[in-house]
Amino acid sequence: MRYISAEEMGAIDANCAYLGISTLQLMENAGAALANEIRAIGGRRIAIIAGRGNNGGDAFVAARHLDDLDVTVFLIGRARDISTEEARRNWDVLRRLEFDLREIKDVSEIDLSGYDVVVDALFGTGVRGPIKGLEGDIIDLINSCGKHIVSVDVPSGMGTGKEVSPDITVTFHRPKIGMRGDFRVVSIGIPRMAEFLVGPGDLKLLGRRGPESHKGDSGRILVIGGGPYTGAPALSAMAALRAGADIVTVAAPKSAADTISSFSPNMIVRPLTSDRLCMADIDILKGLIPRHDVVVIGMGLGRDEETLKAVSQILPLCDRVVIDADALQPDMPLKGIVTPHAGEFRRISGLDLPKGKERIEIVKRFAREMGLVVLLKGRMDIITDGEIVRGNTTGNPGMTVGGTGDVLAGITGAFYARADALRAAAAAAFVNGRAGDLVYRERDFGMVATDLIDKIPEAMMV
Ligand SMILES: NC(=O)C1=CN([C@@H]2O[C@H](COP(=O)(O)OP(=O)(O)OC[C@H]3O[C@@H](n4cnc5c(N)ncnc54)[C@H](O)[C@@H]3O)[C@@H](O)[C@H]2O)[C@@H](O)CC1
Ligand SMILES: [K+]
Repeated sequence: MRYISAEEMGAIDANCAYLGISTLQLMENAGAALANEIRAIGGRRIAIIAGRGNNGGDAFVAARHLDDLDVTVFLIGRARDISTEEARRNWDVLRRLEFDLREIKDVSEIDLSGYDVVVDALFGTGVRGPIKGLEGDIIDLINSCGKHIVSVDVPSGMGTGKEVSPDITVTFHRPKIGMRGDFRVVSIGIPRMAEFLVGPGDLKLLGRRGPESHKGDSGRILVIGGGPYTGAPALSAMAALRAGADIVTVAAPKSAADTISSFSPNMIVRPLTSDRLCMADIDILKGLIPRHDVVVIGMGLGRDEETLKAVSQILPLCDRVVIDADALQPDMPLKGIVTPHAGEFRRISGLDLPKGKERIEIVKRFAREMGLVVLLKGRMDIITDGEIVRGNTTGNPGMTVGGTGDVLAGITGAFYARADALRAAAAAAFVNGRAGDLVYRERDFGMVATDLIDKIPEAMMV
């Protein structure tokens, strides 16, 4: 079974809430499963050592399910400092039910000698930074109590340098990266589809603008597009800006450059040599590419033989690249992220795409064989790196209007500056579709691609 990180679990949790499975429901399932595991150990006197977050909340639920045993709950800190509403709600229920609850200010207030089982619910995946003071003393107390120790979700303090060494960890949904010792994975009612579908939680996995971020830290994007068409690269550039890129440069054939720079003063336009991307442009691009984090290439280029030859020379020069539209041709040295619709996928793979499960397998195999991340656009977008597959169902029929693919490519480029290719492509598919859904509500089929761009910031509010 795949191990996941604490941050991935946080993303799954947020996606569950987006789908309508509340954290409180997950906590109830977690606490009930935890109670079953504690009961199976045997013993009557249970000491629950609880922190002030949802890890403690799980143990409060378990206490309620173990009311036939002799349970004491030691809350480390004060009840009024319980940091989440779900944990607080379950604490209040125990208080109303007259459970044996203690608020601990000093480790000397706890004597574990009379108990059979000690439940470690101090910290789960929400632990941050070094553990010191009272919490540090509590971890030492647990480790030295000589009782059967059950850790909730993860050993408290895991990875901080001061952690509980339990006899067993009861972990929720999937094993967590970094766990040591025995563990049992218990289901808490998260359906596989809730992991498969992309949601707002995936935006949390994008790198954040650090507080110390300087201009350009959140991404320098180079859009290489335009020629016979001028709007497409401008749409990608504006979308990248709205999706949080700091600097966007558009390298476009001279003929298109003027129109593009009239589109918006927010982007830097670098005119190339002619009216089509051509071999003579390579030297200019050799100077531009290393000065950007991500290249987004293809939109509006046209399919001239020389243009495509130039593209095939440019791609190997790129580190992170999003390849879209006219650049998606057979025999192109594809790399990075490709964003085809079904027709373009057929062009680059020679494969027709049936519906359903088989479709996913074909795209997954192609991505694995080519070493690409494929974002296959469709009613359900399929995003895969050949190992992991995600699906995105945001978006609507109004988005068949021209330019929405250019917007998606721009968002993907902006996110690729902040996260790995798979995470960037998945989050971009979600945001693009969600922006389209926000517009659709107001404009129905009257939607145009620039409406989508305006809605990107709102679509990113998780
Ligand atoms: N995310 C989910 O889907 C679910 C999470 N659940 C539980 O929720 C846990 C995560 O809960 P939370 O994110 O609320 O956080 P935790 O309960 O893991 O711990 C964070 C709490 O400890 C405090 N804290 C953090 N670092 C500290 C430090 N270094 N020194 C002192 N205090 C510190 C925080 O202020 C907060 O009160 C999971 O491990 C799991 O047990 C479950 O309810 C099941 C569902
Ligand atoms: K724990």
